[in-house]
Amino acid sequence: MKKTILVTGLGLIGGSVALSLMKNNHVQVLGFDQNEHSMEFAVQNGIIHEKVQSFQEGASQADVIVLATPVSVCIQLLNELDQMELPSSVLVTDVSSVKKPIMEAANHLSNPHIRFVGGHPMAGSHKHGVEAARAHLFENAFYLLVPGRLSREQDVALLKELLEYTYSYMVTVNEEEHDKMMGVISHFPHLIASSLVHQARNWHNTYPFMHELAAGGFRDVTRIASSHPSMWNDILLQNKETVVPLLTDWIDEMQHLKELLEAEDDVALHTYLNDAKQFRDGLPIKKKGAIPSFYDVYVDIQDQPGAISEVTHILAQSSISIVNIEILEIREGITGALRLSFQTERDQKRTQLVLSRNGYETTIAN
Ligand SMILES: NC(=O)C1=CN([C@@H]2O[C@H](COP(=O)(O)OP(=O)(O)OC[C@H]3O[C@@H](n4cnc5c(N)ncnc54)[C@H](O)[C@@H]3O)[C@@H](O)[C@H]2O)C=CC1
Ligand SMILES: O=C(O)C(=O)Cc1ccc(O)cc1
Repeated sequence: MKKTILVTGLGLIGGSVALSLMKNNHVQVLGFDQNEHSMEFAVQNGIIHEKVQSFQEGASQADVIVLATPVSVCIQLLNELDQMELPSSVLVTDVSSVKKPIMEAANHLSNPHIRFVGGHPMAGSHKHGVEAARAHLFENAFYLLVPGRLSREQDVALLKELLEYTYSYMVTVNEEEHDKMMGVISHFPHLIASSLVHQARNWHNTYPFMHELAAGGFRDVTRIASSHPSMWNDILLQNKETVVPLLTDWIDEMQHLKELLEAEDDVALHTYLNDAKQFRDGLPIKKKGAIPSFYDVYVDIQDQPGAISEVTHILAQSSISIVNIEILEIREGITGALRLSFQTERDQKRTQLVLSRNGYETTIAN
């Protein structure tokens, strides 16, 4: 028999989960969002089968509910669900980037019909909203599942089965380790990226031209600062228990670095930089992870009309799909670099081959 699944919060993540659920012929996907336009878009674009007019209306029909709203709204919805008269047992999951407050709320529910397994698909984008939803968003990413007081083994198994078409790697963790790890590798770096942008902004009045120079490293290290501010506001506040001590450690570390520089301690500074490089180089960047890893190829091109379209044309002729394209540096009269990103190592290698056959110089770098 078909399972009815309600996705509440039809944004980037809810829309993408819904799209992957739609690949399963044995489910009926209902959608609810407070934004009527998002629901309409989702119906028109085959992201859900049907919309419902309220969370309650959808919940009363659902076998499974996916909560894909901001973290704080997710807690409110769990409490609303607790008050509802549900006709039968319902398995609830969420997609929130922070797990402790969600699991705390879920563990306190008293409605006997609710079962709950926390979830966190670890891929995203700086975009938000249903228009940015993609069925392949979670492919090869980790999808963390967090069982709690209201989870049974068969609930975890059912979720894994239903989420099969996300093509992600399902791993079970507890909420404590989840929030600590996410704090270190995702939430805290977001704060640092934003603070670096603020620092550059403060200097912008003094050196307006600096803005033009802020390519390469600065763009790479601050990319995540372009993500959705209200979502990150919510995440940082919900995981402040982890993030505040990390900030304290960071301030101490900056103080230590300041002292090294002031003392011109080049040995200690070199060791510091080298230790960071060793650890960074050892990260599994070509495997799955929170930050979607792509296979990049850098291509030298001349500054002339049509230079980019020639490269993309060559790749199109070889049926190679480009995931992302970025002009890293292009100045009048001299060569510039294009960064092309691919989904697979095979496409990366084929790109190097076909472009070098066409006289292009290419490099692969981490
Ligand atoms: N954006 C990302 O890269 C990732 C986000 N997440 C988590 O996914 C969740 C959603 O994030 P996004 O999809 O990026 O945000 P989004 O802004 O694209 O989507 C959120 C949706 O929730 C809806 N919504 C808000 N309040 C509602 C309510 N009371 N009832 C019904 N719908 C409501 C909004 O209208 C919007 O359509 C967040 O908890 C976030 O922590 C998890 C992994 C990655
Ligand atoms: O775009 C990036 O680099 C991300 O890190 C996306 C992301 C954002 C929030 C999450 O909870 C998980 C993944």
